[in-house]
Amino acid sequence: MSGADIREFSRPMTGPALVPLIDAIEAGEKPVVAAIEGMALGGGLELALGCHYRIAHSKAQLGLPEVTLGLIPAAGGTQRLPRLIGFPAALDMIITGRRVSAGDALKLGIVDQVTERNAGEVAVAFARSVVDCPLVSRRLSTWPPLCPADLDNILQMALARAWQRGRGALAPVACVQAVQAARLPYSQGMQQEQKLMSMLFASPQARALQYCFFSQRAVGKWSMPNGACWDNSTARPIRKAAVIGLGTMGRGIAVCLVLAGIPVIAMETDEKQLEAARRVVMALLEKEVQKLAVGLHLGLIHFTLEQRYLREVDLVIEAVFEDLALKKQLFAELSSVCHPDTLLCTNTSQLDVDQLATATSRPDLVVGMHFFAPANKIKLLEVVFTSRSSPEAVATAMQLGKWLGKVSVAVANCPGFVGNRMLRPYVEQAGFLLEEGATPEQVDSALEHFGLAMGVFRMSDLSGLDVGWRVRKAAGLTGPGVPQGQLLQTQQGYRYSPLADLICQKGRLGQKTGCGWYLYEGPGGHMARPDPWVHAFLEEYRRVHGLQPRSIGQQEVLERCLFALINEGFRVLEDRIVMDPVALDVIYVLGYGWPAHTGGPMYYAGEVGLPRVLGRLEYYQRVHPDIPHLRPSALLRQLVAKGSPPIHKWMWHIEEGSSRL
Ligand SMILES: CCCCCCCCCCCCCC(=O)CC(=O)SCCNC(=O)CCNC(=O)[C@H](O)C(C)(C)COP(=O)(O)OP(=O)(O)OC[C@H]1O[C@@H](n2cnc3c(N)ncnc32)[C@H](O)[C@@H]1OP(=O)(O)O
Ligand SMILES: NC(=O)C1=CN([C@@H]2O[C@H](COP(=O)(O)OP(=O)(O)OC[C@H]3O[C@@H](n4cnc5c(N)ncnc54)[C@H](O)[C@@H]3O)[C@@H](O)[C@H]2O)C=CC1
Repeated sequence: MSGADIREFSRPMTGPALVPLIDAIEAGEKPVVAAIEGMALGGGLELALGCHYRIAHSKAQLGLPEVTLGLIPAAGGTQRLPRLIGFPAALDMIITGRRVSAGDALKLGIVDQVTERNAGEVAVAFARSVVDCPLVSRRLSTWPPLCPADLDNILQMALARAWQRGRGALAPVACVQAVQAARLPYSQGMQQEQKLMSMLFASPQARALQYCFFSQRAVGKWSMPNGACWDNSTARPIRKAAVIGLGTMGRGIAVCLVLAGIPVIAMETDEKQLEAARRVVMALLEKEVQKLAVGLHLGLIHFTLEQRYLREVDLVIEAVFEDLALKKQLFAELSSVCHPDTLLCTNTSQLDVDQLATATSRPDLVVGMHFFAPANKIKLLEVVFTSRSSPEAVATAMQLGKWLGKVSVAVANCPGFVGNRMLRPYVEQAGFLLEEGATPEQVDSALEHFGLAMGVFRMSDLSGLDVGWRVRKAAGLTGPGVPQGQLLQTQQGYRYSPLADLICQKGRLGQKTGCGWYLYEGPGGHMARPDPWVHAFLEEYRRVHGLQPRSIGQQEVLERCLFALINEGFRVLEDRIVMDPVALDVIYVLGYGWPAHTGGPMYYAGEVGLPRVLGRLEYYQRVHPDIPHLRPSALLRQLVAKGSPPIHKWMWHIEEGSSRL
């Protein structure tokens, strides 16, 4: 039982109320034993907690995930669980919403017995054995709260953690407040639980998080402009895969494949690189084995320099340097080495997948599988299809992503695909704001206050500033042969900020070199500190270019950066790079640290109001006519003209034939 039907939350509810039902079961005179197979989540676990005994199958999972939907467990979960397992463990489960295995549930004391057999049959036998036992001590609501001496401290720390993890989300904080009320007699605690639930239930954050829940499932029902889709295309089985290039990304991808039980051929260019990769990959795998307490066959991965092993694989994921010529050459080689049916996938973050497909003997079997760093942690996968990708190839990549535990989103090929394409105007605005008077920490603090996991400059330092530098060089925007612009730098006719290039020229590439937009403890350090050098550098830059610095408020930072990103999102929709705006929201929430409690950038635009987004873009465009990314997209204008329809109707307003495919 995975809890309430979440769809019901936006409709009038019918049927008996859960709280009195659970109370009645608990108060009953006959012993009630919960037999748990599969999932006991949310209301499912709350129901089980109202039973007098709980027997779980060893594969069962238990949890109170309401916080991920912007809610609290409000059918007594916040009152019974702390009584059963104590405040610290209950707080941890309720604030994070994480699931625990049956084995861990037994250790915590949530279940009375774990079985390998049919839980229902075991529960019936168990019920017979306790039929005459008194039930008084089995009613959790009557238990006195287990208050340790340092409970105040525990609650304070939990509150601090909820604020920090929540990044502006209300539900984690309300979870702590509800659990705190478990110190009170049960009936008073329940009143508090209901009060907090009423506050959250109809909140915009809960609506946004529930939208995220369904969006992450909706993207699994992918379709392509040619009519191929999830239910008319068959995925191939992947019995063995290869990863070529074991740098930052390749290592993480190899780990994902092994954890999913897929045998992997892992390839590098030379013995030294191979050995370095082997050490890191094996260490990551051993850590996972310990953490998950699972048996994993570490022999599933074979490190090699020899291409002949590629003959046996069903799918290759290429993760070599971001260099089109290198990748094309590799894809041509793969065509002759691999079996003709082998799928060839690239992890490129922005190169033209069509061009790579052209370099092979099988363009229909070429797709992008764009993982996000760290690949073994981030749940997002962009599956990039070209005009020639076969439905089978797309279905296989989508299915493989799911098997690896990712949420896969199918997107059409275009520069930067979806995520990085929308990121460009956002990063660009941040650079302009520095020119106009802001500091990196002012910009980042506004964005992090909004709820982004990391501000733009901290994120750039983490990824490495050389990544974008290489892209800009390849695009002809900077580099030795490119003439410098005039007063305010212009390139290719538009405003261009060379600040990031200048920073790179100084050897400041971010965390890896110990400095970038911030200063770190040393190369590879993580603690970002404001850097007086950067401040002086910005002042000097403005002086040389005659720029009068001005004070820039939080609102302008948010509007310039976020609305520019959203505007590009509308252009992505116009180009039909995806079939539905929910895809953009899923990509940003899962891949770029966008706060889930705002739903994602496109949902957020709808909440702010499309007329407001349009109005502010028009305003900034008047002030900065030389920044094309601030020019409102045609689709945004059209939607506003049509009275701002809800997000699920946006695609109806795109003219036929606007697809780039
Ligand atoms: C104004 C005054 C108001 C006053 C207060 C009102 C008080 C109201 C009191 C209400 C008290 C109710 C308490 C309660 O019961 C709270 C809850 O239980 S909230 C729900 C908690 N449960 C969850 O969050 C579980 C969500 N589901 C999952 O985590 C996964 O789906 C699951 C692990 C169960 C299965 O995963 P998987 O096998 O990977 O399948 P999918 O995820 O793809 O799901 C398949 C399919 O099922 C749909 N679905 C799953 N769970 C739910 C659900 N709980 N409700 C509705 N639909 C669900 C999912 O969307 C998929 O559908 P498709 O159409 O196939 O995409
Ligand atoms: N680093 C990131 O955050 C992300 C990178 N990507 C993309 O993933 C790809 C790899 O990026 P990183 O892992 O960051 O690069 P990296 O520089 O860390 O690793 C690349 C690896 O490829 C190896 N290599 C080069 N040529 C090879 C060949 N012919 N055969 C076998 N191995 C070869 C190199 O020795 C190196 O170890 C790029 O296309 C990049 O754009 C995609 C998403 C995120």
